[in-house]
Amino acid sequence: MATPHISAEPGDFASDVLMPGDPRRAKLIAETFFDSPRLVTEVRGILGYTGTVEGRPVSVLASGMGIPSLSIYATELARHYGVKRIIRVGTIGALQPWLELGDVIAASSAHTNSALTSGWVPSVTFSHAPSFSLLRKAVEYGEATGKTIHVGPLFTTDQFYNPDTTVVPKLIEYGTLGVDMEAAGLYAVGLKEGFETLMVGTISDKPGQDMTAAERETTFADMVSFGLAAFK
Ligand SMILES: O=P(O)(O)O[C@H]1O[C@H](CO)[C@@H](O)[C@H]1O
Ligand SMILES: O=c1cc[nH]c(=O)[nH]1
Repeated sequence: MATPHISAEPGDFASDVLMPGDPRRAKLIAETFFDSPRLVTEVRGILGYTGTVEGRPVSVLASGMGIPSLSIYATELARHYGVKRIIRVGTIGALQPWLELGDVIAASSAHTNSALTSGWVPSVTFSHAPSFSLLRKAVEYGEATGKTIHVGPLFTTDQFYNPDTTVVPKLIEYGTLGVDMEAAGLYAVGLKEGFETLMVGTISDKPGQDMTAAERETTFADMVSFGLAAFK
């Protein structure tokens, strides 16, 4: 049965789902990487497709932007469609100056200014971390292919435009690699709903530099390859 936000029928989603923020990236991923992709939901323009990759069923569903939006889709996938593993494939703003546009990052943890998990365990600051087995497989794919993946903490922010300019320098000092708006939420919802998670992302911008559309397309292919390899 459809949910308030997903019009797919039971069985329409594979148990492994890639999750970009952007619905158009979901379409591009399905058309580029999947055999026989079919559209399974498009409520609110949030596109979801299911197909196969090397014979294994896999789906892609956009999350929209920010933790509240991602939480809705990830929760409904787990509760209504039996999804067991979700890998976010998103864009990341570089925080460390040595990162280059197009670099791929796997988030081994995610700091956040979101209040999502603040009350989950009274008086405890919750940690937001991925499935070790998915992270390990992504890293092993890099080792096997010679493709570089940087592994480290991200900052998941509720504010794309944060007026507090003291936050980022401190996060940089503590070794945070980059910033996104969903990873910590995905890791938290995965724990709550009992599915495995990973965030693999591409650096799309750094101070004074932005990718061209063509660069985005080719570099996104790298992060999707890491995500699909982690599902194997
Ligand atoms: O490119 P996506 O996956 O949407 O990810 C990043 O881009 C959006 C902000 O521009 C946020 O969703 C952020 O996390
Ligand atoms: O959240 C994000 C994602 C990409 N680039 C940014 O600067 N912020």
